[in-house]
Amino acid sequence: MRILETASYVPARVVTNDELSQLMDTSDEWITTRTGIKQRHISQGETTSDLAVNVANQLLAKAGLAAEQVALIVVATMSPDSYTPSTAAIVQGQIGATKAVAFDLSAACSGFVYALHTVERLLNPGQRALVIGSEVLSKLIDWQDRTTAVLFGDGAGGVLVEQETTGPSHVLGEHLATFGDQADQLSAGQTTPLTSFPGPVTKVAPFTMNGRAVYRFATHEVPTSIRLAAQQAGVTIGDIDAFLLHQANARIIDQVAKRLQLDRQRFPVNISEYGNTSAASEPILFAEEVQKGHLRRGDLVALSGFGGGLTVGTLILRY
Ligand SMILES: O=C(O)C1CCN(c2ccc(-c3cc(CO)ccc3Cl)cn2)CC1
Repeated sequence: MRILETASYVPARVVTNDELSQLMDTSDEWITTRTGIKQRHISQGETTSDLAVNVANQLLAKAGLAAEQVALIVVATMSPDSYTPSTAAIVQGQIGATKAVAFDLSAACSGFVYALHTVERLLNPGQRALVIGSEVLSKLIDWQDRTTAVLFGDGAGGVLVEQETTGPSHVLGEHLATFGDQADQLSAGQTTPLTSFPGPVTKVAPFTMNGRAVYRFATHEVPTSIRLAAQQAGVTIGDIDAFLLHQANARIIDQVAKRLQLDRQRFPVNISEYGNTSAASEPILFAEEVQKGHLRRGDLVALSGFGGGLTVGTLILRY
């Protein structure tokens, strides 16, 4: 499988740290030093599928491809428009990809890597797919909870991929892992069953996170995941030109670079602009690095996601 095009889209409304400090007991100084976040984009009525449709249309336009030529659409999201229809099905209908099979994939901030891995296994030679990470996390945030409200933002990013008909895959190796015994360390949208019949339609609960536990999980498991994926790919981590890590926290990225004993320059960071956009963070970063000319065809790229589940995943590909 190879990457044909990349694209991203974020809502226009920017909320700065200073604006948040008017809402809750926090400060630009705390948020910036502890997370690296300066601002985030917040939807004003745009749905997760709206963001994903924008990315899908950009990808098709860049490739000069008609929607009918897409065989598969996977949307990685932890904030779907609804339980059903899937956000991917809505996208399929909106863009007119009448021949595409479409479904959502839920793996929180590892969702985009899990989706790429899944699509690589599903596509037949010559077939193309849209793989999109799209999140409207702002609808799941308790804007009075400063431990989570300052961290997250809305956005979408994606890739158009094609399964090769000849030659080896451009995906050289991967590692995926799930730690369900730590499932309760990070949750959002939790629903509760009826305790008596009949009862009210359930509401979804906001984000809760044991920040210390998730932070510790990430700094341990991400370097391990990268090493295992590189081993399977038959490359050294020194061969890898760029590490596109989930943008959860700038200090975590510093820690991962340090543990891998690699130059921090190989770990681009854009969390200051978007906050943590969960499954959308890696494709947004990917699209930006391509747009800026920092990623060139032939570069070896590692994509690593980590977060709710708890989950971690790394994919190594030749761009
Ligand atoms: O310094 C402090 O006190 C706090 C310490 C805790 N912090 C954290 C902790 C965890 C995350 C996080 C979140 C997700 C969800 O997508 C996934 C992956 C991670 Cl590693 C982000 N920030 C913020 C600063």
